[in-house]
Amino acid sequence: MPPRSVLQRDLAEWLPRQRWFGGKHIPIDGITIAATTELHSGDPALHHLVIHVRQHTGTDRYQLLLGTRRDLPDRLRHAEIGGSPEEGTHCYDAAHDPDLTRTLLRGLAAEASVGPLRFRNAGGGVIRTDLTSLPITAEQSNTSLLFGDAYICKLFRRLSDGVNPDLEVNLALTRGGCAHVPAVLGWIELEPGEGGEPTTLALLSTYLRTGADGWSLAIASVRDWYAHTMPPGGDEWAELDASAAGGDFAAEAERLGAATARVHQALAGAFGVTTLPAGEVHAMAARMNEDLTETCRAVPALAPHAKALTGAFLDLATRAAPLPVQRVHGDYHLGQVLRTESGWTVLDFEGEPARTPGERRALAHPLRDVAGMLRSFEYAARFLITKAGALPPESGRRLETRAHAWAARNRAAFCRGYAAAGGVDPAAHAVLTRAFEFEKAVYEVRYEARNRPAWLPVPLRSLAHLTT
Ligand SMILES: Nc1ncnc2c1ncn2[C@@H]1O[C@H](COP(=O)(O)OP(=O)(O)O)[C@@H](O)[C@H]1O
Ligand SMILES: O=P(O)(O)O[C@H]1O[C@H](CO)[C@@H](O[C@H]2O[C@H](CO)[C@@H](O)[C@H](O)[C@H]2O)[C@H](O)[C@H]1O
Repeated sequence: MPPRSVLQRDLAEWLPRQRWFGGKHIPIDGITIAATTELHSGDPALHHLVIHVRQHTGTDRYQLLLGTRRDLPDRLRHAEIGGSPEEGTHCYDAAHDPDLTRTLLRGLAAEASVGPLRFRNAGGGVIRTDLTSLPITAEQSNTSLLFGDAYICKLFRRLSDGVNPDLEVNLALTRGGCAHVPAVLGWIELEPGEGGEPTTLALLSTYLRTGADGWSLAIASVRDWYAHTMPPGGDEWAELDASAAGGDFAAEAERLGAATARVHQALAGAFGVTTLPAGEVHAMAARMNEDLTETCRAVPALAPHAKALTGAFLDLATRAAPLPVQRVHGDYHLGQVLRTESGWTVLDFEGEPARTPGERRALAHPLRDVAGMLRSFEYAARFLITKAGALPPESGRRLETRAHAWAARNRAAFCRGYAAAGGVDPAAHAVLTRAFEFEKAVYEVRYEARNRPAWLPVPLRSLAHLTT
C-alpha cells in the first residue's frame, strides 16, 4: 500500500466522481483511513479499507476494496485511484478486478475470519469459488458484482452501524419462504465493537438470470404507447385508451401490485405489526410539511407546488387516526423490482439512501410503498418526454396527455392488484396515499437536485399534473 497521506490525497480527488458517493455536492474536509485489512497478498494485492470522510455536514464511513499492482493493465485504468507509480504501486478500485474479487467467494465458501472481517454462509450450502465477477453498471448507491450468472454480491459503499436492513429483511423473508425475494446465500460483516452489532459489508444472493427490471419494461411500454398512432379520423383526445398500444403494461402492473401485497404480508409475519397513535400520525404530517419547507428553500422550483402539497399534509393531520405500521420496503420503485419467468421479485430493502439507519428501519404504513410505486409510474410516463428536451408545443401537449393516460392506467392496475391480493385498498385511503405520494415527490425533488439535476423536471412535471 502507498503511504496513507498519498492515499488520502488520491481518495479526496477520486471519491466525488463516484456515483455511490453520497456527499458529492459538499467539499471534503478530510479523509481518515480508519482500518485496513489485507485479504490477499502479492501482486496484485487486495486490502479492505474503512475510511471516514469528513464534510461540514458530518462524518460518513465508507468501505473500499483497494487493489494494488506494480503494473496497471489497460482494462483497469478506468478504476485507477492513484498511488505511487514511480515506486511501482498503482492503487485502484478492486471491485473491477475479477482476479481479486474471487477472494470474497473463497472467504464466504470457507466461512473465514480475516482480522475484523467475518464471512458468513446463510444456509450452509456450497458457495462456488470458480466464478468471474463483473460489476453491474447502473444508477446505484452501492456496487454490485455479478459472479458468472449464479450470484450477485452487493458491496455496501456507505456503512451504517449494525446489520444492514437489506440483509436483515432478505434473510428473514428467505427463511420464511417468501417467493418474491432472491435467496440470501451469505454475507460479510465487520465484527462488532464492545457489546455492539456487527456492521454489514456485503450481501451475496442468488442472481435471477431471467429477470428484467421493472423500469426497463415500463419504459419499453411507454415508448410503444408514444409511437402508437390513432386510427385514421380518430380523435386523440376522445380515444386515449392506453390499452390499445401493443406494449401495454397494465397486466404486469396488476401482478406487481399483488406481489407487493404478498411481500407486505411476509414482512408483517416476520417482523410484526404495531399501531401508531393518532398523535404521532399528526406529528408525521407535520414532519412532511417541514421537509417541504426545507426543500423549497433548497430547490426553489418546487415552491409553486407548495400550497397543494401543504394541503395534502394538512388533510392527513386533521383526519389523523391510529395507523397500523410494520416493516416496509422504504424506497420502492420500478428499478427495485425484477420480472422473472415466475413472477415479480422485490430487491433492495435498504430504504432511502439519504435517510439515517434509524429512519430506514422505522415502521411505516404499507401504503407508503404503494405511493413510492405510484411515483415510479409517474416517472416512467414522463421520463422520455423530459429526455427529448424542448418539443414543439403541440407535440409536447400531446405527449403529456399520453403520459398522463399511461400513468393513470398503470397506477390503477397496480392498486387493483394490491387490494385484490389482500393489501389495504389505496382508493379507500386516498388521503393517506396522497400524503405519502407527495412526501415521496418532495424527497425526489431533493434527490434529483443533488444527484441528477437533469432529471429534476421529471418529478416537477408530474407534480404540475397531480397538484392541479
Ligand atoms: N438477485 C438479483 N438478480 C438479478 N439482478 C439483480 C439482483 N439483485 C440486484 N440486481 C440488479 O442490480 C441492480 C442494483 O441492485 P440494488 O440492490 O437495487 O442495488 P443499489 O442498492 O445499489 O441500488 C438492480 O436494479 C437489478 O437490476
Ligand atoms: O435505487 P436507489 O436505492 O439508489 O434509490 C435512489 O435512486 C433512485 C434512482 O435510481 C430514485 O428513484 C427515482 O428515480 C427512479 C427512476 O430512475 C423512479 O422510478 C423513482 O420513482 C424515483 O423515486 C430513488 O428515489 C432514490 O432513493
